[in-house]
Amino acid sequence: MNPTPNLTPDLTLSELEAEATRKKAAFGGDAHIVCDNLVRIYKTEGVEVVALQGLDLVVDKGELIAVVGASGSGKSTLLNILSGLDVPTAGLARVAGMDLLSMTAKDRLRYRRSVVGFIWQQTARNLLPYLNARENVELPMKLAGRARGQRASELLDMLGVGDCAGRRIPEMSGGEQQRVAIAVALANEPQLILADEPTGELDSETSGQVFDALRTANRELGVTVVIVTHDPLVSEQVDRTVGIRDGRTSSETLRREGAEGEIVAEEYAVLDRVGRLQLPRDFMNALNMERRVRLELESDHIGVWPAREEPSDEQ
Ligand SMILES: Nc1ncnc2c1ncn2[C@@H]1O[C@H](COP(=O)(O)OP(=O)(O)OP(=O)(O)O)[C@@H](O)[C@H]1O
Repeated sequence: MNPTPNLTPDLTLSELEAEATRKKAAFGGDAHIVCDNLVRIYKTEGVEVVALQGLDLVVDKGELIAVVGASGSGKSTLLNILSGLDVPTAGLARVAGMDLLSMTAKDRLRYRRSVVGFIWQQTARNLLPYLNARENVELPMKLAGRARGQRASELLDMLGVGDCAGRRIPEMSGGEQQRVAIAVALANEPQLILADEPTGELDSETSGQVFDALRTANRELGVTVVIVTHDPLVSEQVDRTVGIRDGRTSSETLRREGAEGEIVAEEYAVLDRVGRLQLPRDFMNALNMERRVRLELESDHIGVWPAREEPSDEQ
C-alpha cells in the first residue's frame, strides 16, 4: 500500500511546495478571484514603493463590483496584476483557478487572450482607429483563431451600438467607442472583464450608458466584472463597492433592495483573518484617536474608545 503523501518524511521539494500552495489556497475557497495577502513593491532608482501591502480580495463568479480609493491607493496596480500584465512581489492571486504568480509565459498569453478582457480609460488603447467597429470586435477572435460568424454583430446589438458596426472609431461618440470597447473585450468569451476608469473621460449621461452596457454584459453573459473608478455614481450602481486604502482593502459597501423596494447601502470595515481592520480616517480624526485605542467587548458589539488621558491626581 502507498504511504499517505503528507505523512511520508521524504517528500520532494516540489511536493512540499504543492502541499503549501494547496493549504494557502483555502482562503476564498474556489471563488472566481482570490487575492490573499497580495504585495507589490516597485523599485525605482533604489527607492521602494509598496503599492499593495497585503491586500485580500474575494470575488464570486458573476459578481459586478466597483473598486474605489484615493489616487495612489493601489487600484491600477491591482488591476494590472489581475489582467496578467504585472506580477505581484508576494502573496497569492488566483483567477478562474489559475495562479497568476506561477503561470508560464504560454499560459499567461492564453489567459490574456481568452480568460480576461479589459477596457481602459483611453479609447485609443482599446480600439484601432482605421478599422470599423465590427472589424475591431472581430480582431481578437481572428488572433485567437476562433470562428467569427455573427458574434461581433450580436455583441454590438446587445450593447446598444449595432448601428455603429460599419463606422470607424473617429466617427463615433466617446460613449459609443467605450461600448464598442466592451464588445471587443467580450469577443473571446472571457470569464472576467476588468475596466480601469471606463467612464473617466465621459459626461455623466454617457457614463450611464457605458455602465448599463457593463451591467448588460454581466447579466446576459454571466461574466464577472471589476470596475476601478473614482466616479461615485458608478459605485452607487453596483451591489458591492470595495474601498482600497494604502494598498489594502479597507471597506466594503453592500447594496440591497429594502422591503419597500428602496436601495439600502451599508458600509462595512473589512476585517482580515487575523482580526486587523482600518478605522476610517475621519472617524479617528473626529475623536483624536492616535496610536492606541481602548477596546471593550459588549454583548453584541465591540466598543472602540480613545486611549485614556494620563492618570489625573484625583485617584
Ligand atoms: N511602475 C511604477 N513604478 C514605481 N511606482 C509605481 C509604479 N506604478 C505605481 N507606482 C506607485 O504605487 C502606488 C500605487 O499606484 P497605483 O497606480 O496603483 O494607484 P491608483 O490607486 O491606481 O492611483 P490613481 O487613481 O491615481 O490611478 C503609488 O504610490 C504609485 O506612485
